[in-house]
Amino acid sequence: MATGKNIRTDGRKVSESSSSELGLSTSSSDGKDDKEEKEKLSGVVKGVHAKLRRKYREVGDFDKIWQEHCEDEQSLSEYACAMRLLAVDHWKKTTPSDHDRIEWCRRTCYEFFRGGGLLKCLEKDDRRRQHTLGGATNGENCETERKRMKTADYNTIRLPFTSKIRLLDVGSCYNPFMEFEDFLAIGIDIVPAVESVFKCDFLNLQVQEPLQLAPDTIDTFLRGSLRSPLERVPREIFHVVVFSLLLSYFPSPYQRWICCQKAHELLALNGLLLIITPDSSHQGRNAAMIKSWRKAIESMGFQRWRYGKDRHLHLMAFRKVSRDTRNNLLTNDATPDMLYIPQDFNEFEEESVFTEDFTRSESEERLLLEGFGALPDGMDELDFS
Ligand SMILES: C[S@@+](CC[C@H](N)C(=O)[O-])C[C@H]1O[C@@H](n2cnc3c(N)ncnc32)[C@H](O)[C@@H]1O
Repeated sequence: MATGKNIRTDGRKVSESSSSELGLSTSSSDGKDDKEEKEKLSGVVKGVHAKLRRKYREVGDFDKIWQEHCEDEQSLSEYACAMRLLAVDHWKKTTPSDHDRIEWCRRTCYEFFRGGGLLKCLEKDDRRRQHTLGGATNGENCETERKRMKTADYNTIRLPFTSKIRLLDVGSCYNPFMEFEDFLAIGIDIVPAVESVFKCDFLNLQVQEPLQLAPDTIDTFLRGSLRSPLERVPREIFHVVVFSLLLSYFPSPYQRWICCQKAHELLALNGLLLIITPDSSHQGRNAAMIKSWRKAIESMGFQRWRYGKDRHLHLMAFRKVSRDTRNNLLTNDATPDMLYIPQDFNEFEEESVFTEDFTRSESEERLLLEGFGALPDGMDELDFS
């Protein structure tokens, strides 16, 4: 567990104390020092991932491995410091905002809830429903539908959406969403790097009965009633669940599957699951993997709303479209193995996202200047299906 010493919220001091705890130089004025520090930090992060995968390959029992991993306080504490420094002191300063994963999440939420994204989805749902019900002439069915829509249901997101966006950031580390006014952000992590993040193992988080309360009362509940270690949360309480660089942390596809299922339980109907996962290869190389993830996640009652490929990342947004997961599972024939990553099969597969820059290469800059903006930006909606 991270010690009180390195869990502080006053930005610079945390970095300095954490740097020295990891045996790093605190001066970043010199580019060489900066590069060395970055290499050391990414070494700590990649080392923890590699160790977890190696153990999983050797032992096979992910419950046992995971329990041992969570008890290794020394490694986890070092990891939390390193990850936070990497993200705040290096990536945040060098990443253009159109390549920033946190900014992508913020923008995606804004476009979905306030910028007409959800409205278009609901209109499409309506058209589909009318078609299934036999059109507007089927009076009896339409009446039933209207009654259903009128019933007070605080766990379905409807428009206009005026409240704060209740966002759960899983594997939050340093609580990057806390600074945004528009969000009521709850960060959780097995080892928080800052005080505002709740200590919680998402894999073992229990989901309770939903609260049937008005939105402002739910906000008050989230602001005042949660305590570390967080062990249970009401069902369907969040508008957004974020997995930023989380799923590839797990050595087993089954753990990734459990996380997605849990996100489904915690999201209100029409809520968004945002998944950002590293992959520094070109867009097409892992297209089969992304197609497979889509099928697996949609089988749980989601529908993909947006997809983008950045130089180092896949960025995906799924809308919760159904409360029922069983029907989808049967029809889609999906299994946890479908949530695989290249590292599951090849222990030497590089996790370049932790080593390389997010800044544009010279050729990407040239393309931008020449007017091929859509190509390197990579935030466009693309569909591999
Ligand atoms: C690679 S870091 C990503 C940090 C941050 N989300 C970002 O994008 O910079 C993965 C984080 O997930 C956390 N984590 C891993 N398994 C977890 C679990 N079961 N529950 C909560 N957090 C977890 C780790 O402690 C780590 O802070």
